[in-house]
Amino acid sequence: MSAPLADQLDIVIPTIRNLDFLEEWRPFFQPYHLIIVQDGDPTKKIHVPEGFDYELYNRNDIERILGDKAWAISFKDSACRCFGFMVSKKKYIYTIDDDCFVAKDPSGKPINVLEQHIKNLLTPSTPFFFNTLYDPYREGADFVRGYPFSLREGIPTATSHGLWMNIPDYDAPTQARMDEWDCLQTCWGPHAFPHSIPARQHMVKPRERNQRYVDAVMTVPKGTLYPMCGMNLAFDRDLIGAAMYFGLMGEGQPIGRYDDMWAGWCTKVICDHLGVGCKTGLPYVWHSKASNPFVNLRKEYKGIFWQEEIIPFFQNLTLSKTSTNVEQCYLELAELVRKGLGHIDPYFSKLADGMVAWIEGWRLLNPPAASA
Ligand SMILES: O=c1ccn([C@@H]2O[C@H](COP(=O)(O)OP(=O)(O)O[C@H]3O[C@@H](CO)[C@H](O)[C@H]3O)[C@@H](O)[C@H]2O)c(=O)[nH]1
Ligand SMILES: [Mn+2]
Repeated sequence: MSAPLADQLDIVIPTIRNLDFLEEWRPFFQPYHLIIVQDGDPTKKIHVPEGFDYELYNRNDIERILGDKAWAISFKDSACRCFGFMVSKKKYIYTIDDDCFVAKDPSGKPINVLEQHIKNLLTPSTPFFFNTLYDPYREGADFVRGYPFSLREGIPTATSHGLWMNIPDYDAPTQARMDEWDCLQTCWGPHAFPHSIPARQHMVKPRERNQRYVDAVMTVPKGTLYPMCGMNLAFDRDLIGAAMYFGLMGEGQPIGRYDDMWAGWCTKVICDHLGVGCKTGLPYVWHSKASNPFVNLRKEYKGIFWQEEIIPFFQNLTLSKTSTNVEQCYLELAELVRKGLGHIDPYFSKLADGMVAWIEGWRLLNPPAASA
């Protein structure tokens, strides 16, 4: 089995469960180093299958390592995974959820996710002009007729966003059952959901399974945001790592499960500003979905309203020319968040503080000399 860049990539896994899913990944993941972020009760002993090379951090470790900045790492939410991005010393990160398994391509061959993510990351992105044959750097593809020659060199790729067979990354309102909607509407009243959510009978898809394998990778165009999911995601730490903060979610926060969305909005505007790219498409994982849509709906509830204001904020913001690296961009963004989103809820001022604390923690663990 090929294990590209095994000495340059860490696999980060947030977990509240057990890690038996690694058995299926053994042929692909065993050559790599794993960083496991154990969420929830730190006294619980997590079993890691034999033979994997790993380091494991629980809440006590996070407190010990980050001290007065540890509060910025979320508790009881998959957002805790970003601690793994911070402690890694490798150039590339792949992060995956513990309920994701090896998917098969249409010929029945198990998909080597790392091989595909690395291909995506090591070939340029083309965010300035859309190639109708998708990623021109894939084997068997190229730039189509009419594609400007001046743009064919592309720009470095910072992020590779992979997809999911079986259970897609739908939000809780789309995944919940009708009776769960009825229950919430009874509890929370007729204005329980924003008008922008269409009539529930057109949305609920609790039984939908993705069986469609689309053999495509594409660059997300410049100026376009996308919902980045943390379930099957790779990125270049040098190019964008300092902005891969998954926010303040879960226990003690008014919102949960918007961790990857937050990181996706932030990283995309910074990638656009710094001239690096984001790709989405292959590779697929098989998501078996261990979380409960009804519980998720409660966690996502505020985000469902807030995202209607947050997204236009990100669509309209401009970072200044003086922000020329990721850390500078991220600190500038933190202040824009404080000013531009604070009116929605005091949470956003705390989130801005969290973004600053994240950069302080990042600098602590990734001092310039070590990075160089
Ligand atoms: O409190 C928690 C909850 C979960 N985890 C770990 O995080 C990942 C994803 O969890 P889960 O499979 O329950 O969630 P999904 O709804 O299927 O996944 C999507 O929701 C995202 C938003 O939070 C997430 O990034 C998506 O991929 C698992 O490994 C859990 O063990 C946790 O650490 N703490
Ligand atoms: Mn899941």
